[in-house]
Amino acid sequence: MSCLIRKSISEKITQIVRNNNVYYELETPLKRRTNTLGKPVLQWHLKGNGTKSASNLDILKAVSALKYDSDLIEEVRTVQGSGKTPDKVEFVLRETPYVQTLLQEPFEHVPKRNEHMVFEYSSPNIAKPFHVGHLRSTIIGNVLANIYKSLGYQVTKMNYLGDWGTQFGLLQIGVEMLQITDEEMRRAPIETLYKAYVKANKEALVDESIAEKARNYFKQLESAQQSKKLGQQWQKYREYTIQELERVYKRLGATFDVYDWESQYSQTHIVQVLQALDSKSLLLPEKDGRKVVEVDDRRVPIIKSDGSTLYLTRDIAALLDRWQRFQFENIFYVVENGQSDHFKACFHTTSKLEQAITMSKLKHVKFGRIHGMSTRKGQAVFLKDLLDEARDIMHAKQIQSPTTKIDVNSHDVADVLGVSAVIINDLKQRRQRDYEFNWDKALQMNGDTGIKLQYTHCRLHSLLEQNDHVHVTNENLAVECLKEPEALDLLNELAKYPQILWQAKENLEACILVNFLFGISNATSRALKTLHIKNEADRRKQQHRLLLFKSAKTILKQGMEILGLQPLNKM
Ligand SMILES: NC(=[NH2+])NCCC[C@H](N)C(=O)O
Repeated sequence: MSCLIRKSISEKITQIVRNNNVYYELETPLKRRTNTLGKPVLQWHLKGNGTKSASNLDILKAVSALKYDSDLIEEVRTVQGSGKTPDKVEFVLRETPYVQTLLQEPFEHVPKRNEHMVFEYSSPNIAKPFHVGHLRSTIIGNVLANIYKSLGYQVTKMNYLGDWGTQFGLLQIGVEMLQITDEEMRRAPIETLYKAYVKANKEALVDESIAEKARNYFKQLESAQQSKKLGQQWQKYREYTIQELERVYKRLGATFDVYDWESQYSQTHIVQVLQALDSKSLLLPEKDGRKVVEVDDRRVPIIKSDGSTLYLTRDIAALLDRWQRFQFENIFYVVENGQSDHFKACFHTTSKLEQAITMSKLKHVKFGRIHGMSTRKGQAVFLKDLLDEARDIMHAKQIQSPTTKIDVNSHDVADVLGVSAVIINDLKQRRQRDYEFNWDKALQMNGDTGIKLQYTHCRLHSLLEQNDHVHVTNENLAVECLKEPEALDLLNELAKYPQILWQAKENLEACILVNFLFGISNATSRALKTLHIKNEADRRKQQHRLLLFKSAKTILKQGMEILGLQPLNKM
């Protein structure tokens, strides 16, 4: 993915305000619209320094002191806010330079920033199937990391796979009971491990000794008494699992720089954590032999009575280790709402152990549940089945559709479409919201879906391809060539892009970018209806329109790639 974004008018205005030494910083522009005279207008809130917000009087003073480039800006005024909302500053722009700048400004590299951001997401357990929560974590985490990257941050994308805990002992019992061969495991590791897990759980229901055996197994494993052979065997299972997961990640457009395992944090690291907790007198003994820490009056277990460690203990060790490795500015854990208490305990305890890891560096990025996400035949256990189903439905639709332009014998395009639908359906909601999954809605061509974004991208691609003989350049622009409201609308939409990325980053909400792309899509369809190329006799107009559509395609493509979509040229 490239990290090009468009330098926009808003940046220019930010510069003007900075150059004027205005004490108050501009927030991202709120609105871009035309005023009653049809002139382009940008509105901004002014933000105070630090926590103090600007008073209306301050804003007035700041604005009246503003010196600006009157070739670009016609007028600067304040607009009264209502009730609690503060006043805004409005920049009335001169249309010609405004349009020219939008069309002319080169797509340039965002300056690199030094802050290192770590994103942990996906993080499934190999003992259990990849469930919908992991799907959400995968796509939300991937997009947020991509947004930060596109804004110039140093980003590490991390997956933290669950392969430790009592379940792991249970899994080993299942593998033995079913006498699973290496070949079977290599062919379908996720399914096979799941089979073993189900088997052991089922047996445990009728045979009480199994749970006990599993606990013992795990304790043995953890105290490093395991045979070398067993260790190697599990190493192999892990490798197979990653290989299989990567096939699914590839379809989802998700990538990782680092794969970590819970089992990495079983021995040396844990001992260090326990010593550190002890030396700060944070580790409290319970009567039953457990050891706990106190978090907001809750007593949270760190060590079980048999001495083995817990999920939380390993997370504390992992966080300390990540700090050593990355010296991050922030670390983001993209994990469902349900684990709030866990992360609270982890963050509180770790920041007490290492002062440099302040609470403000640690972020639990929560998200809600999806209901009803199963294949149409029944419960979806594996993510792969779900994506296959989306692909098959899209394939059937393509065979029926009169507008299909590709060879329907290939499933590749159908797969990209199905996956796009699943991703966008998820990302268009605010992440904390629970929602109901609906196959028909997700796969619609006309609603706000991934299919629509793909369709717009294909239309723009074919338009530019058909007209590649027309010379398109952004020199000698004549604004009169783009007078139509549809053209100005599309331009206005495109100009929002840098602020949209910034807002999506500030709120950690991918839906801000998704809705922006729907806006681009709609403005593009309207523009395509009125701004013809072939039937337009004026060559200059043709060129300007193509330039506009080219910008639309570039931004749409880039936005889609940030979301993990693979933009199609034909469908
Ligand atoms: N650092 C973490 N605890 N990340 C989240 C891990 C999620 C865990 N493997 C689960 O599936 O529930």
